Amino acid sequence: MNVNVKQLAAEKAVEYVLDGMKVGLGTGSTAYWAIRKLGERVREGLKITAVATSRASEEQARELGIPLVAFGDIDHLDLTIDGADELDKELQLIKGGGGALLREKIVASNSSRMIVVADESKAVGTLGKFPLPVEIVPFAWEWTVAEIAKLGCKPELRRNGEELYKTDNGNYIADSHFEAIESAPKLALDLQSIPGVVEHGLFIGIADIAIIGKNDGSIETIEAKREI
Ligand SMILES: O=C(CO)[C@H](O)[C@H](O)COP(=O)(O)O
Repeated sequence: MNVNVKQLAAEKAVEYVLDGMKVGLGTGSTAYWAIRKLGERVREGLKITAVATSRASEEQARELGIPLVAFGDIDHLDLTIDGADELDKELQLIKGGGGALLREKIVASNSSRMIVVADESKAVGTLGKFPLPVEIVPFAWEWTVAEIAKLGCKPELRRNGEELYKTDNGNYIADSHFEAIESAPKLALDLQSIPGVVEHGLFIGIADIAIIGKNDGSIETIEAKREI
């Protein structure tokens, strides 16, 4: 069967968007389909306002006529829909393959709900095959990268052709090859304690629902178990 699994998951997630909601728009090739579908629903009369997690998503939303709002004009979001590079059964995520992890984390953390949309190749038993993106300031980046390496990985500065890749915030990304992350919460704390690290792509306790598109055309929905 020839299914666009990213589109399948993304369009399912858009069903959660209701009139009047303030929505966070993710970044990447899966979030692209969610934004496209939202544009369609806005044209059909859905009333929402949105903020975007990257210049690319902002541009797409603007072209589709999705009303964008300034961050200063709202204090929270109802729902954010975004992709992921990896997700496990506890809905711990690796994000930042598209370089937007800092903005994505700010937006998702300020949302009542985050829905992660992905194709089934992103669902893993243990996080870490995908190199963990870590956003670092350019100042003394060599030292920051050396500290990240001490956590047991091989960090590699992301490149854009000949140039070093720069995020929308003017920072570098150290793609950190761990292979297997035994404890994502511990690694998150260790990374946060390194001066020069702005943010890392581990999203823990942020995603509420995962919608996974499968190659056979089915959709799996996983809800996060939260302690009350
Ligand atoms: O975190 C991200 C961007 O920073 C993306 O959500 C992630 O890289 C998944 O992208 P795609 O949907 O293109 O596979």
